[in-house]
Amino acid sequence: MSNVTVCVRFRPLSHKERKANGDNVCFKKLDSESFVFKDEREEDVIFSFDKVFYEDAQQSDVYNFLAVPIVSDAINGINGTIITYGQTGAGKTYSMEGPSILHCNEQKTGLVQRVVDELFVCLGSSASTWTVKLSMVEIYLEKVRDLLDLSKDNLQIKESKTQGIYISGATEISILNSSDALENLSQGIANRAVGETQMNLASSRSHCLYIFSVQYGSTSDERVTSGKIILVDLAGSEKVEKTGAEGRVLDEAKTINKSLSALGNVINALTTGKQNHVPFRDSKLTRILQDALGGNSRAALLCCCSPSPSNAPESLSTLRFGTRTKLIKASPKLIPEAVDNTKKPTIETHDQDDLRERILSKLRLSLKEEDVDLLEELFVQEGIIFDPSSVADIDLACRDTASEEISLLMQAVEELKETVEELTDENEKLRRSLQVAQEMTAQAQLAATAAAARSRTLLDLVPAVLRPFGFVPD
Ligand SMILES: Nc1ncnc2c1ncn2[C@@H]1O[C@H](COP(=O)(O)OP(=O)(O)OP(=O)(O)O)[C@@H](O)[C@H]1O
Repeated sequence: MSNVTVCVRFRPLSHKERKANGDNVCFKKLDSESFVFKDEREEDVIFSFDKVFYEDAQQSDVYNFLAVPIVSDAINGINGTIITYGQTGAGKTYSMEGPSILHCNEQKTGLVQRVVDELFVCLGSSASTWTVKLSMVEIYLEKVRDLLDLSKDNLQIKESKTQGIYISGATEISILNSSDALENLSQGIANRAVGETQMNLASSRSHCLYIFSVQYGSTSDERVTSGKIILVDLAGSEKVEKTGAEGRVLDEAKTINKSLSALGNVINALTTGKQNHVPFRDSKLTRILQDALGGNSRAALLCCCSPSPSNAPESLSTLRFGTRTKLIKASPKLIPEAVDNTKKPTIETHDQDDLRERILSKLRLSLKEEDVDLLEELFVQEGIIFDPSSVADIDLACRDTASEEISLLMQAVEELKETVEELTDENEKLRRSLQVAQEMTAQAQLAATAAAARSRTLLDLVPAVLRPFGFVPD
């Protein structure tokens, strides 16, 4: 099976859709994994996914199939991501949050709350120590906004060896149990609504990310396992033309389309074997999801669709997106990285000591002993250099810059090759024209010589012609 589980969910027909088209729907169920979809031209297309949830599917069905494996993996140090994709009103937020995150009956409870409950059940039943931290951010117009602290409205995405991709400076709240988590989540959701009113935007125009970081320590061998679960409620995927948007709303729609198509491009690159050129950096969304899609992670995509024939083009495009995503194959580095993760704390301590000694010995070669002592004190006090993540950052930044340079150089070489080819062609054409011109010149010269010879012969005849008339030339 591929690394990404892809499921489809058709929500029930809305009141409005029923009024417009009666009970008509745009698909016919074949089994729990496939259906026939009627496109706009009434042509039948068969789609198959890991699972299809039809209108009568329960929230618990979606959770059990899609999220349970991801929660148990997170405790074992494998990052997990669940994404809901689809046009506005297709049921993304309903699947993620249910009708309300705090006040909701068991049957309608969404994925987020179920993930939290399961996480604390698993952690609570173990004898090990653990911490769970929550962050909640929103990506709007390519800016990452902290939903747990609205004053942070342009967070940066960074990468380190120890944490992988992370959102620098995002508020992280330690949560102790399920109800604690839900209160903080509902605060984040309320903040999202405040931001929406302030900025006059609708939730369907931003991507919302719920991030749970789990650290799990084994008391027997003092190993710490870190895992992350990211739940992503994407902005509506509908086409700009259909929304009739203009002005700022059009800009929003374009940005959403851009980041969703960046997601599509990343998926394309991952599925077509162009793994060396995966454009994760093309959008904030793909950058944050880099670890989730690119390697040490399990991911699940829930493609939410309206069942109504009036939304068939949007549903078709959602289903095509899902089909492409299904082709992403598991990265071979998945398991080794996950195992490495569990060993990191001990390795880091050794690294730090080693690194400190190496740097100080180098400095001793060129500086006075007391200056080195002062520097050592400063380093330790300020946590400079000996912070492994900052070292990793520098390391990665260098590698990033180097690989960017290499790809720029390769591009330049490609362009040069093309130019050389063009010039060679041009040169060949010129050479042929020159040859033709030389041949013509030679023929012209020959003709001129022949003409000159003919006129000389004529001149030679002149005396003989004139002599009978008594004219004798000199
Ligand atoms: N499976 C479902 N069962 C019952 N009602 C549903 C279901 N899915 C969605 N709905 C209802 O459909 C409406 C639209 O759903 P929802 O808000 O989840 O859409 P969305 O895809 O998140 O849209 P947006 O992109 O605008 O946020 C809501 O009123 C929701 O309660």
